Amino acid sequence: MNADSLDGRLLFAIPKKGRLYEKCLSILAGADIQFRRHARLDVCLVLNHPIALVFLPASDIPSFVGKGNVDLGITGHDVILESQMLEHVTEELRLGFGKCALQVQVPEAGSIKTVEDLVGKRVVTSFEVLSGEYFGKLDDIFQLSGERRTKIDYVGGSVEAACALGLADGIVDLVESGDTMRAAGLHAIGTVLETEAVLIRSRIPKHQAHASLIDLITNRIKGVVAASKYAICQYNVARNRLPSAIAITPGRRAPTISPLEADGWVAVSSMVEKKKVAQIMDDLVATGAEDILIFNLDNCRV
Ligand SMILES: Nc1ncnc2c1ncn2[C@@H]1O[C@H](COP(=O)(O)OP(=O)(O)OP(=O)(O)O)[C@@H](O)[C@H]1O
Ligand SMILES: O=P(O)(O)OC[C@H]1O[C@H](OP(=O)(O)OP(=O)(O)O)[C@H](O)[C@@H]1O
Repeated sequence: MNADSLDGRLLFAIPKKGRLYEKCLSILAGADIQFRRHARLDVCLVLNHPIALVFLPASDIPSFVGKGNVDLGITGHDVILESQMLEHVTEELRLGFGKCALQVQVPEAGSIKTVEDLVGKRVVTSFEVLSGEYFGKLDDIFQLSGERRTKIDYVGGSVEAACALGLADGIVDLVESGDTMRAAGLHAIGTVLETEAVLIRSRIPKHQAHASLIDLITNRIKGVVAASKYAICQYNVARNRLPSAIAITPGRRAPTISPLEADGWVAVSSMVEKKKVAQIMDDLVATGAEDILIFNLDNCRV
């Protein structure tokens, strides 16, 4: 592939590996962005749109998009802040995956029990900007200057090993399930930020040329994300119980009510949040609803 083949194409950055990679591939499939990625090639042309996908490390995507080299990208909110690119990109959409928290962690058995105990000591992290800001504020509150301020050291990975190796009194690292932290004998004493994957677009004006294609792709991805969050709940209920059933399943706009052949009964169909499905079904049964069915959505526009 030569540079000419990218001419006029919207460039869309996707994490090339790691935690976000597989989910990004299902988002692309759900948005019908078709491509064939050749081994070892990090740029590939989309077959059914004037788009080229650029596979990059998640942490590099904010600056590529922020500086306008790439028009659109998927990455973590955490790395956007860490690379200080928040004001150079627009976060179009939260994607509902890659959810985790950047947390301050210390040895469970040690003497440090609070974030304040860690102030002025040694912290190791891959997020030196965010950790520097976080502990900088605490250093100011404690009026620490020079050598007495909290020392933040960067490592590229395996951050959780730093305390056991004697490099740090505490670390700042991402926590999802907490398994890594617990396995390293650490526990969290503070949260720097909560994060999830986001769709970002460049604020550089030259890329307004692609505005309508960006809107189309954004709307398609919105549909894929909504489909993963919602399900359809369908049930039958006696008409005199309808008000209390509707209160349980109000839908996004309103539920669809259809008459049943059985006298005094109606069928209700409504969008519900997937994570609330079990509680909704319990509440519907309690209100007298019957034949309750839940359907997953493949895709939607809401
Ligand atoms: N345990 C996790 N659970 C959920 N999301 C995570 C988790 N760890 C990281 N992420 C998200 O995924 C992004 C990329 O992290 P990941 O560790 O997969 O990167 P990577 O490309 O493998 O980089 P590196 O080589 O630096 O580890 C993070 O910035 C964060 O937004
Ligand atoms: O709370 P948990 O569910 O255990 O997840 C947290 C771990 O996930 C991330 O690392 P990852 O596994 O992506 O590998 P890395 O250290 O190579 O970045 C993060 O840096 C933690 O080590």
